[in-house]
Amino acid sequence: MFLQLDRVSVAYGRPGQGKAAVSAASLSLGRGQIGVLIGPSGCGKTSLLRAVAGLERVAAGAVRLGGELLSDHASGVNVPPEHRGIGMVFQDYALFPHLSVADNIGFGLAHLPRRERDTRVAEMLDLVGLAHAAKRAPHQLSGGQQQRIALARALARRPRLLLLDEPFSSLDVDLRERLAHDVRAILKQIDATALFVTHDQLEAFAIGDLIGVMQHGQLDQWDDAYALYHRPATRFVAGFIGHGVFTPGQIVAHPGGPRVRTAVGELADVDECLLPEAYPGGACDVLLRADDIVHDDEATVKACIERKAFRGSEFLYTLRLATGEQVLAHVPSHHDHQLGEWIGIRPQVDHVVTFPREN
Ligand SMILES: Nc1ncnc2c1ncn2[C@@H]1O[C@H](COP(=O)(O)OP(=O)(O)OP(=O)(O)O)[C@@H](O)[C@H]1O
Repeated sequence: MFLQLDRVSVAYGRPGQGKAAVSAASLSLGRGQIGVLIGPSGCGKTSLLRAVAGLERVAAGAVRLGGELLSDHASGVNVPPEHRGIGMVFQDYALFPHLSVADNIGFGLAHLPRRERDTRVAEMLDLVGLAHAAKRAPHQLSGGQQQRIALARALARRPRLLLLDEPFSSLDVDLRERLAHDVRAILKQIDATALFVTHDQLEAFAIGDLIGVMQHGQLDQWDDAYALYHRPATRFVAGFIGHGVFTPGQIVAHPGGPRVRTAVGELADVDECLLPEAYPGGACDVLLRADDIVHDDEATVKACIERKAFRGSEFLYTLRLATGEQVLAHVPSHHDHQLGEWIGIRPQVDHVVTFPREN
């Protein structure tokens, strides 16, 4: 693997005394892959990114890039940030206001002969689609364009790895997702390896080949978006990614494979269902995603609409069963039912995700 983090911990304060901001996080990225760290505020995303950059010493574990040991707690190796060959892009762009766009991009290339520097700047301007703005000042550009300049400036030095800390968070939501797609395309075009930090799921899904979900300094899962959604490793990941609820379930043996009994009905034909023996008495909590619940007038199970949120092509309904359980359902928006109305629902679950029962 090109980037390899082995059980990296980061702690602030005096050695051995500070509380760990990151505990034993392991992840790897192949050359040309894009990784994203996501999680709630204060979970340690930035600290882990800074440890990779060499801006924080690791309190345990090791960081390797292209086979080279950059940080290693055991042997005391700690390559300084400027010798790691790593570029960084931050939320606030940090462009020089008095320099033109082209001079901002060429700023870190002073060591190159003039002609080579100009060629490199022109390449970068083309790459981010801003060749027409070369002579302008940064303040004459939009936020999205300024962030492209910051990206071009970081890439101009041909870093081995690019780190981006919440690069789109000061932009409008609409622009953010679009720019995330554009930046992914730019990075893929030059086969760059990059690690992002964000707290925005749509952005993470738009940009990442691999996504890591963190909480309280732990990296719960490092996987692709599909696996995070359909095979969450922990209850936290299950709750953090997408919309869903946990509902009590009972796994029962059946000749065709195990089934799960829930208040919304029996889940049959499910992939990857554990055997009843996995939990005491087969009792578990089942993750029911909003897209696992189908509105069906013919269904025998009825649920009362407690809340509804319009999402354009669909509603996200929050429903309450007569037995008290709450479920969520995506329903096409032409089914515009009223709050308090009872509608028929049935489960349609392909991947069943279960966890030990919690009260
Ligand atoms: N320089 C520092 N000194 C002491 N504690 C710090 C320092 N930087 C971060 N922390 C603490 O480390 C923990 C992780 O912070 P970090 O900034 O890495 O989280 P984050 O997930 O990036 O958060 P956010 O999304 O809010 O930026 C937090 O408890 C934070 O208060």
